[in-house]
Amino acid sequence: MASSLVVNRFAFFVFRRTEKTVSKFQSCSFLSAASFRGCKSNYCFARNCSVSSANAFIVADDDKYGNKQIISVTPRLYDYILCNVREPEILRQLREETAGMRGCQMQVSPDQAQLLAMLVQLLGAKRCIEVGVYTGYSSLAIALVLPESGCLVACERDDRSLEVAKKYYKLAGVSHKFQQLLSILEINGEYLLNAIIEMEEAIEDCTLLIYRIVNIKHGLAADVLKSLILSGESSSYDFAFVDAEKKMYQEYFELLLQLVRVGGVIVIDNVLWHGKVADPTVNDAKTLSIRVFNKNLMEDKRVGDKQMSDSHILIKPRIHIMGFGGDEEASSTQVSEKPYRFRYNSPLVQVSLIGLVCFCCPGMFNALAGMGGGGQVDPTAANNANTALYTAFSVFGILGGSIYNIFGPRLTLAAGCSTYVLYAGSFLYYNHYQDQTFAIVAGAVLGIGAGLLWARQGAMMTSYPTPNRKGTYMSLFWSIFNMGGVIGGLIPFILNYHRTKAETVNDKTYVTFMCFMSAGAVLSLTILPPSHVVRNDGTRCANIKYSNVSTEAMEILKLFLNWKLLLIVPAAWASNFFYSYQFNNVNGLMFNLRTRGLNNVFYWGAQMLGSIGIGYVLDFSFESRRKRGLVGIGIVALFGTAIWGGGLANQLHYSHDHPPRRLDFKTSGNDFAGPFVLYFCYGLLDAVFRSLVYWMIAVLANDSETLSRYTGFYKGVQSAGSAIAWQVDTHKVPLLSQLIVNWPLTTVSYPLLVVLVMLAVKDDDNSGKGAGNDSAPTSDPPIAAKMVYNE
Ligand SMILES: C[S@@+](CC[C@H](N)C(=O)[O-])C[C@H]1O[C@@H](n2cnc3c(N)ncnc32)[C@H](O)[C@@H]1O
Repeated sequence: MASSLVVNRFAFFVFRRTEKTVSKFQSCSFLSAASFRGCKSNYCFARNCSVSSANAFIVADDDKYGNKQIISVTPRLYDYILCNVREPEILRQLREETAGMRGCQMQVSPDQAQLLAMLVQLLGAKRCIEVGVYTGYSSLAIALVLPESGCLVACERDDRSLEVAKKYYKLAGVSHKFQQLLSILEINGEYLLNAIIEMEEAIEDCTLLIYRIVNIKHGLAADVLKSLILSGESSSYDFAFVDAEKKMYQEYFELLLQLVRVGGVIVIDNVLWHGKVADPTVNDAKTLSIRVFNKNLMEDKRVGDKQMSDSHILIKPRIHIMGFGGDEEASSTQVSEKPYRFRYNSPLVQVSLIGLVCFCCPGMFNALAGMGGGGQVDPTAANNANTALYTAFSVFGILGGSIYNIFGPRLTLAAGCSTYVLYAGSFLYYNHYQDQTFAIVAGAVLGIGAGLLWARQGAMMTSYPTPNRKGTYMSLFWSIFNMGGVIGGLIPFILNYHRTKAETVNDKTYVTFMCFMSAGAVLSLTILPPSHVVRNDGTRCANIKYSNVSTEAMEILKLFLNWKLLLIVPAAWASNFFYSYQFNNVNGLMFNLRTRGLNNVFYWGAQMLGSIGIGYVLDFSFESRRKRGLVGIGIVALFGTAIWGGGLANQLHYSHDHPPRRLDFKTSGNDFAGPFVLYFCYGLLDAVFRSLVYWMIAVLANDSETLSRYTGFYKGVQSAGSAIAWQVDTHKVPLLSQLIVNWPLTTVSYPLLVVLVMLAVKDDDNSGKGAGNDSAPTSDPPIAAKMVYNE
């Protein structure tokens, strides 16, 4: 039937994400076109078409269509078209090999492939998704025009057709462009999700990461897309092509709306479905679902339209180029052609703002804690408050993400920050009434607040920067945040400068901390919701959704059976354990008030130096990631041993029963130098040790969902250790014993981390860009930089 050619089933809808919201959906603009995928073999064509004339025959040319001729396509015309398509040789070979295979009619035609490639090129697309690979014709066409740094996430459930695809990717030398080749296996009648069977299959000089997805229900490719969203890849793709089951179109479309950036393009195949969509007598499930999909699209306010000239393509498949401007909320933050880097709604400004918030809140908290005893002579109140804090933090560090889901970004952040003010306020109260109850309650409340704040910070740091800018953003954040400890150290130093006899900081000190913390809470209100933040490339930042409380808690509990994380437990436990000893019993006991403040400036400054130094070693020192890990552990082990050795030598001179003479930076001369250098080195050791542990965590996974669980686990163990450490100090455990516990705790971590590097860290990249073992996005940031600092 001629009509089956005219209204052919292989039309595309092409959607372009634009800033403007154009709600009207225009009907097909290339009605005269027919496409040939259904007719790609002459047999198929002949079967559908009884006319084999040289000329296209006219299907309609009446008034209704403005007397334009709507033509069919004959085999000869189609041959002509094919002769005028620039089909790369490798694609021709693939087409010929596929011709003998079952399902070959599913393959896109050369002209359609050329159109896809052209769209990708016009768009300057770098990151693409294809749903429905089959033997890889369309995906290869896309991959061939992608830049070297480009990637294509290709989703396919059929292993056998995928084998052919892989062969041709390899022959074409584009395997490295397939960031993830996702294959879904059907096992025992079920789609089984994602035990990763093959990983990091090295294909010659390129990294092809193959996931075989096992144990999935019928979601299949939809689940793959969901996992990309969960991995924080929303709005990071430029182009998507959907060519799989029709019943899933609506779902694919919704997911791809999240994954494809504003200004990107989504192409949907088969929207006319052999012309059946226009035939009211056809009502099978697939046709119905495509009809509903098309109708929904008509009414979809997020979708606008743009027409594309068809003059440069040889055949004219039905094309709708749709522009959609994102949601209503989004349209209020339009981006100009060349966005200004320091826009209020840019990730740079927003990350700087969260850095400033952390500067004011946890940064000042660090300065207060670093004073020893929270600035009091007797550290008991601070110890008990910190025990309450870390006990609550060990729970809410894990649950923070779920609470963030419920209350949203703004409220979570402001509530989290306010708890810091309460904590500092409780010490002001203590200064007058010497009643520690308030401080303990405020500590517990701060444990909850810190959980909320760091969940928000983690979501921003993982989802705002583009993949190759995460390192820079993390350094920016970390520097601003730690500057809080440095400035916070100056506050007691300046405000207590002339109080050489006093042991407890004055009210002004606490009030100043409270002012900073309040400013942080107010500043937190200036942080935009993720949907308002637009990157310089026009992509919009997506909100990270954490799982619900019970899922998160269960998933984190399961980690206690994960041998890799078990090897990290001693290091995680140790990583905050030494604070009580260093703050209370070195800085707090050995120095007078103003000098403690000064020491803190250097302690937190050393943190910045230490994290940058070890970060460099772990990310860039050697080509081999394993070697970098081992060298990093070696450096930290040597450094740690030397510093704890120096600490032991220092500790032998005093105890609770024989407290040291309080040193002053001005008057104590040489006596001051040694303990000062020791305390500075403790700051360095803290930074290098914790950075090392974060690096180890980061190399174990790559997606933000897994990473956030791993860091949740780490925080849980770390806070539990910390809660106990503050109690150890409250119970006046001899200082030497405290040191002797801390030293081996850190020391025992090193061989375990070496085992972890040997068994779990692989050298899968030669770029120094370290990817995780579970996946290897080619554009991943340096690992040390990828860390999510959740202190
Ligand atoms: C029309 S073919 C794709 C043709 C391909 N674009 C080409 O040009 O060669 C559709 C493919 O989608 C795959 N597929 C269907 N449903 C899927 C799902 N839920 N997840 C992954 N792949 C799926 C099928 O196995 C089939 O190979």
